[in-house]
Amino acid sequence: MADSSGTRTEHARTSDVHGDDDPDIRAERAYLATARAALHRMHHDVVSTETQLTAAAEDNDNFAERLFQKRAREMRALLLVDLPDVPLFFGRLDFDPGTAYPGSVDVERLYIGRRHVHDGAGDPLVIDWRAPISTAFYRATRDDRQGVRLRRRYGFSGAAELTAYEDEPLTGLQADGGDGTGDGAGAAGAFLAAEIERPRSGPMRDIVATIQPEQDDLVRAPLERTVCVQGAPGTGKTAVGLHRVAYLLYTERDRLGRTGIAVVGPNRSFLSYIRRVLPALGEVNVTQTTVEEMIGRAAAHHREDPAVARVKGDGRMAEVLRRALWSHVSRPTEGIMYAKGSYRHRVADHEVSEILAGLRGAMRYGPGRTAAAKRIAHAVLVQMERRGESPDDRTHSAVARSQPVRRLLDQVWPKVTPEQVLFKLLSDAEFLAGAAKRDLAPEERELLLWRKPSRSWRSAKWSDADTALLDELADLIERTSSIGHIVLDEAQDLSPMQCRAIGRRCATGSMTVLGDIAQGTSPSAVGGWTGLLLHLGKPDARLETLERGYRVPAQIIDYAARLLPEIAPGLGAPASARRSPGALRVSAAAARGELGDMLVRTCRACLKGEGSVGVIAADAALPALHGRLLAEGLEPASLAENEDAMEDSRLVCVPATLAKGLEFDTVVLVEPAEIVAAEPRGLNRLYVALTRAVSALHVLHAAPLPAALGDAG
Ligand SMILES: Nc1ncnc2c1ncn2[C@@H]1O[C@H](COP(=O)(O)OP(=O)(O)OP(=O)(O)O)[C@@H](O)[C@H]1O
Repeated sequence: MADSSGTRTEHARTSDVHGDDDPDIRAERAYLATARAALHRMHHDVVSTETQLTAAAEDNDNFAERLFQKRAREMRALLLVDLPDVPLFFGRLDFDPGTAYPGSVDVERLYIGRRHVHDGAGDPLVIDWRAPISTAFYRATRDDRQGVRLRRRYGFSGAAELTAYEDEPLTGLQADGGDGTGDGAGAAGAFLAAEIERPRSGPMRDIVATIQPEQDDLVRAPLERTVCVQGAPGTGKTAVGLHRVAYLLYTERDRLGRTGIAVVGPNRSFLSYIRRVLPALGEVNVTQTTVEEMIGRAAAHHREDPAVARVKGDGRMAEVLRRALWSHVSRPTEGIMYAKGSYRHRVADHEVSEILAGLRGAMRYGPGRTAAAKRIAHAVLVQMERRGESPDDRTHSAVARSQPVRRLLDQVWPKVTPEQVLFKLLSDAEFLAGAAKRDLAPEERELLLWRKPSRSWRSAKWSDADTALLDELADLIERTSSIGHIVLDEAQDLSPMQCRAIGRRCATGSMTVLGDIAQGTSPSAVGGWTGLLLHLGKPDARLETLERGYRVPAQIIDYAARLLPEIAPGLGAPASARRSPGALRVSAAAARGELGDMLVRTCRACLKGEGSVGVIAADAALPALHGRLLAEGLEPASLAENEDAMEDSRLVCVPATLAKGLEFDTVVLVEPAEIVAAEPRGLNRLYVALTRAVSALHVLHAAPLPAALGDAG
C-alpha cells in the first residue's frame, strides 16, 4: 500500500483490503463474532444480576446510597453496550511463548480493543487498550520487542465490518527500503496515513488504534504530576488529552470517581466537535466545559475591549482585588454591649479591634467574619464568667448570632458579594486608586473604570474578562472546591487571571495542559508556558513538546510556518509526518467582488470529492459568503449560527475566531488580509486558520497577502 508521500511502507507484509475468501479474514471475522456474542452475554449478565440487586437494594433506607448504587449499576451496564459502528478490537499481538504473561505459556495471542471482553469461563477475548499489557501494542519495536513477534492492525468498513489487516513482524530480517521514518510502532505506516486521511464527516474520532509512541507516553503519564504539552497544529494534543482522560479513568477510577475529572475547551463548537471521542472510548461520564462556563458565576454579557482585557487579565489584578475586598474590614469606633437579663456585658472597641486584626487576611473573608463573631462572643462570655455565670456552648452560639454582634460586624466586617466589590472597583475612581496602590499605572486605572457605570451592581453588564475577576473575589470570600484532574485544551489563550481561576479548581489535583504558543490569539494571553504554569499554581509540571504533526501535510504546514518568526520567534518549525502533492493552492482574484464567484467554483469542485469542506473567513465577512453559498444551493451550514454545524453538512462556514481546534479534509480560506486586520493578534489567527486542513488548502484572495505568505512557492 502506498502511503501519502507515495513511498511504500515495506515493514507491512499485508495491508490491502482482503476478499471474503481470504482464510485469515474469515478467521478474524469469526473471532470478532465470538467476542461480540461474549460482550452481549456480559451485558445480559450485568443487567439481570443488577435487576436482582436493585430489588434487594430497595430495602436500603439510605436514599443517597440507593441512588449512588443505582447509578453505578446503570454505568456498568452502559459500558458493556455494543456500539454497532465501533469495532470491538483494532489490533493483535502475537507473543513469544511465555512472555505475554510471565509464567504462562498458554497465552501467545492477545486482541487489543476499546474495552475488556471475556468468555464464559472468564478468559480474556479482548484486552482493554489501557491495560498495562497493551502498552506493547503502542511501544514495541524491533529493537525493544517486549516479547512481541508480530503486531497486526485491522481495517474496518464504515459499518465496523473487518475488511483488512496489516502485519508488522518484529522478528527476523528487516525488509529493505524502509521509508526512513524507522519501523516499529513509530512509523508513519500505511494504516496511520489511511486513518488520518479517511474522509471526515461530523465530529472528531478517537485515535486509539494508531496512537504513536510519543503520544502514548503522555497518555499513560501518572496522575500525580501535571503534564504540559506544547505542540504545533495537528500534533495530536487534543487527541492525547482525551485518550489520557480515558486512561486515567481506567487506572484511577476509584480516586477520580470521588474527586472528579473535567475537560476544558475554548468554546461550545469545539466541545461539540470533540464530544464523541470519550463515549467511543467507553467513558460517558466526563464533564466537558468551556473556560467561561467553568468560571462563570455571571454569564458574560459582552467581549471586553482588548486594551481593557489586557489589564483585567493581568496577574497584578489578584492583589488589587485582595486589597479591594479586605478594605471592607474597618476599625470599630465603639465596642459592643450585650444585655442579658439586668446585666450589661461590654467588650471595648480596642478589644474588638485586636480580634479583627488577628483574623484579617488569616483566612478567607467569609469564614473570617464567622470567626470574628465567635471571638467577640467569646469575649462576652469571659465577662459573663467574671460575673459568676457559667455560660455553655449554646450561650456562645446565641451570643455570636445575636443582634448586637451582627450589627457590629455589619459595620466592621460586612457581608459582601463579589459583584458588589467589583462594581465598586470599576465605578469608583477613589476606591480603585486605594486598592491599586502602585500596582497599576494611572492610565491602566483609567482603562478599568467604566465610562457609564450601571446604577447598581445588580444591573451591571459583566464582560468575559470580568468573570475571572468575580471568580477571584468569590474565592477570596469562600474557598472554591477542587477536583481531581483537569484537561485544559488551547491553554495558550488564557490570561493570568483565567489561569488562576482554572488552577484553583484543581488546587489539590493535577492537570494536563495542552496548547501551542503560536496559536495564542487572546490579547491578554500569558505568552509562555513557565508563566502560565505559575499562574495555574503548577510550577513543577512536566513540560513536553510534540513535534510530529499528523493533521497537516508538509506543504501546508511549511507555508503556514513562514509566519512563525513574526508570531512566535523561538518556536521551532513544525515537522509533518505526511506529504501530499498539490495540497496547497493560492489563487488571486482581480477584485474583491470576484471572490464570491471564485468561492462558489472552488466549493463546487471540492464537494465533488469526499470528506468535509470548511470555508474560513474573517468573522465580519462570513455571513455574506454563507449567504452566497446558500443562494447557489450548496447547502452550507454555518458555525456562527449553529455549534453542531459540522454534523449537519459537509460544507461548513467557519468564522476565523471559531476555527481553533477544528479540522476539515479541505479548507477554503478567504481573504487572509481581512483575518489579519480584524484583531491585534490577527497573524496568529491566520496561522490557526491555515493549519486546519487534512488534505488540501485553497487560499483565495483579492487583497495582498501578508508579506511572509506573498509567494506560495
Ligand atoms: N496517532 C494518530 N493516529 C491517527 N490520527 C491522529 C494521530 N494523532 C493525531 N491524529 C489526527 O490528527 C488530527 C489532529 O489532532 P489534534 O486535533 O489532536 O491535534 P492538535 O495538536 O490538538 O491540533 P491543534 O493545535 O491544531 O488544535 C486529528 O484528526 C487526529 O485524529
